[in-house]
Amino acid sequence: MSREAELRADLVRLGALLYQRGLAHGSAGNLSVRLDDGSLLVTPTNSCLGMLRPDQISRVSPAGKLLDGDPPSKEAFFHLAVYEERPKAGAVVHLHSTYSVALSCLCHDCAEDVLPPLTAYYAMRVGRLPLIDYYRPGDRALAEAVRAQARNHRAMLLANHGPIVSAASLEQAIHAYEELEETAKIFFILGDRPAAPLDARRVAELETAFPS
Ligand SMILES: O=C(CO)COP(=O)(O)O
Ligand SMILES: [Zn+2]
Repeated sequence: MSREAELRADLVRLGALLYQRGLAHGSAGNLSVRLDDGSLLVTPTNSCLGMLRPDQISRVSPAGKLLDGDPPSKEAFFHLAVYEERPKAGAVVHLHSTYSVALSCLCHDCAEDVLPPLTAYYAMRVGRLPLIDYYRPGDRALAEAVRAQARNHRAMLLANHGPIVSAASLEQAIHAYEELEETAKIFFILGDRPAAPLDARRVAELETAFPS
């Protein structure tokens, strides 16, 4: 099987897994992977991640032009912006999972980082989580706002919308996404009780022991 055929199969298999686990619903969310020639495989617009077909998946050029497959996600431009800013990124995951979206609807005092490092795995897989102002889905201005944060962050949260997470591979991006969703859930379970997130020294120790 070619590398591209393998990646198409991964998008179908892992999209179905996200849907079955309740992390994706309806036709919300989109996934992409970067091919060796710089083009992207991205899920088609208005598609259900639980019911993708390999031949339907869109392939777009680095400039965002459809090369083959169905019309791409309306968010293909923010996927492209993440890849442009993060040369080591091989996959981008954007979903509307419940706890992360709930977090994106709260008022936040400091938009630079909206979820504390409650656990080591959150700090290792996600790190800081900046909040990006609300934009209409598909707005090209959203892609530029994403670009500005992607330079220094592998994950970010779109206000009143949901997270974007990138990593070297699709599996790694999904692992990081799940860590974010579970940590958001823990954040709401803790509620108003005083929590003790990891301090800066412990986070720095993790960054040294497990560089991303
Ligand atoms: O999550 C989405 C918009 O933000 C879904 O859009 P698409 O169906 O165009 O991928
Ligand atoms: Zn979305």
